[in-house]
Amino acid sequence: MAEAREVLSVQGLSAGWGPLRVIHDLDLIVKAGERIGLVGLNGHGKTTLFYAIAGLTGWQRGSILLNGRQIGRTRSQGPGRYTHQIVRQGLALIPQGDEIFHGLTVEEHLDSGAFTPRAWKERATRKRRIYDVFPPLRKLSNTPVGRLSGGERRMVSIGRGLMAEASLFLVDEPSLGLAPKIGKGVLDALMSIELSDSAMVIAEQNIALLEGKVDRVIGMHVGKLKGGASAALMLNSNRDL
Ligand SMILES: Nc1ncnc2c1ncn2[C@@H]1O[C@H](COP(=O)(O)OP(=O)(O)OP(=O)(O)O)[C@@H](O)[C@H]1O
Repeated sequence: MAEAREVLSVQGLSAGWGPLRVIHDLDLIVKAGERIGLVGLNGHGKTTLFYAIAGLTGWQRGSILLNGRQIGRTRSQGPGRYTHQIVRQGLALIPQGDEIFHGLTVEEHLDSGAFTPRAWKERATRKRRIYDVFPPLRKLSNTPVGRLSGGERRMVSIGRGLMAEASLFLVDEPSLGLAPKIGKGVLDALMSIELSDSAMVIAEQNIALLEGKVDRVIGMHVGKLKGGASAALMLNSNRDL
């Protein structure tokens, strides 16, 4: 069988904010069809890694290939300057929390995620898929998002990201702030998504929600990655400190 293509190839990436260096000379390869868990305690750089890939950190240097095209820039780029291009090249960043407009309905939010001409044309099919992944949203499609529960709002913000025509989905702490049962439901829904030629990296502090469900778990510790089982050990040993 042919080797899966590399959706993301990060080499020698360092990134941070002002004088603060958060990511240290990091390498990461993500292949098509892979679902990867990125675990690490608060403040160890999961969000900063996602932001660096999206070109949103204060500064960064190193190589980042998305679908074989260079999207890494130099220290002087300025945050957000190239993000629109990176998104058009196939990145969907689903940030922490609920970045939603309270007056818009569920359906309007989902539509807003279909911003490329092709995604817009296919928006009805794409919305059906989101409603299959998050069934509670189907009945709420005409409800303003401000009236939804925290768990439903999280489904909307993730659903909007999934509407994009992306090959790499970076999902930042999808269970954060939700009741454990609701958080687990959101994670289970993310696991059920058919990736085919795309890939997904899910950042989570709660390793129990990922273990056995993703293809690989990678640990993040002070801006560096540690692979496989050592990720779980590292987290547990940190908890004991
Ligand atoms: N927008 C920002 N401006 C300045 N510093 C930031 C910014 N975002 C994160 N940092 C700093 O970068 C470091 C790593 O934080 P980061 O959010 O990447 O970690 P994390 O592992 O994702 O943790 P969390 O779960 O809290 O998001 C922290 O010291 C944090 O204060």
